[in-house]
Amino acid sequence: MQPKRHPYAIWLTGLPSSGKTTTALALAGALRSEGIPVECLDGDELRKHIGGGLGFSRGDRMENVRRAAYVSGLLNRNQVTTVVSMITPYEEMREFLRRELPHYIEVYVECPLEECVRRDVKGLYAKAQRGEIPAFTGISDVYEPPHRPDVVIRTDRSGKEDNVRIIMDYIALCSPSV
Ligand SMILES: Nc1ncnc2c1ncn2[C@@H]1O[C@H](COP(=O)(O)OS(=O)(=O)O)[C@@H](OP(=O)(O)O)[C@H]1O
Ligand SMILES: Nc1ncnc2c1ncn2[C@@H]1O[C@H](COP(=O)(O)OP(=O)(O)O)[C@@H](O)[C@H]1O
Repeated sequence: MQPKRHPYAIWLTGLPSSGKTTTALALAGALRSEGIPVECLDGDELRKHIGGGLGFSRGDRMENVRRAAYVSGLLNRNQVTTVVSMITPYEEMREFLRRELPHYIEVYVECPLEECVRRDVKGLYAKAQRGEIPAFTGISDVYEPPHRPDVVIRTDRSGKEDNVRIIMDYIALCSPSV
């Protein structure tokens, strides 16, 4: 019999272009291949569908994360593990998540700002540096590094598959065997 696992909320936090989405998709694939029901909740997608009226002020980001936590909680309650990829830039948000979500796993997707700027997947760092996007995380808005992440991955130093393995190993450690 397979060991019983909790439905986790695996929350990937990090700078834009740090590798949250890339890692989340690979992680979800690895979880599915072990027969674990999983949904990905990505910041961009959530903003498109349930982010009505929200921008990038501190209050709006807090509300954005609160909405994502609500959706994650509904899924978790129904035995679906969630892999959430959102910048989640403030420690206050992450403290909220730890209180709110029973099986919250915080993954710090760490990558030096210079490397994120070099990657600039959506061209937004360049725009922010030209002053065309106000309050852009890493340039004109703060990213507070997590105080007590459960897992840290370095996407400039290790590849996607190795990082997925690190996270999977942590989940296996947390999972009670029955
Ligand atoms: N001002 C500003 N600051 C930061 N990010 C910005 C901004 N404007 C647009 N974007 C793009 O929005 C994407 C989703 O952000 P999130 O919802 O994850 O942000 S937050 O958690 O609410 O802070 C985020 O996606 P990722 O690059 O995948 O992190 C950004 O590309
Ligand atoms: N080890 C790695 N893990 C994740 N992404 C990586 C890695 N090495 C290079 N990359 C690249 O970095 C970029 C990260 O983009 P993305 O996953 O969209 O970041 P975010 O969701 O944090 O904005 C992608 O182009 C990806 O191919």
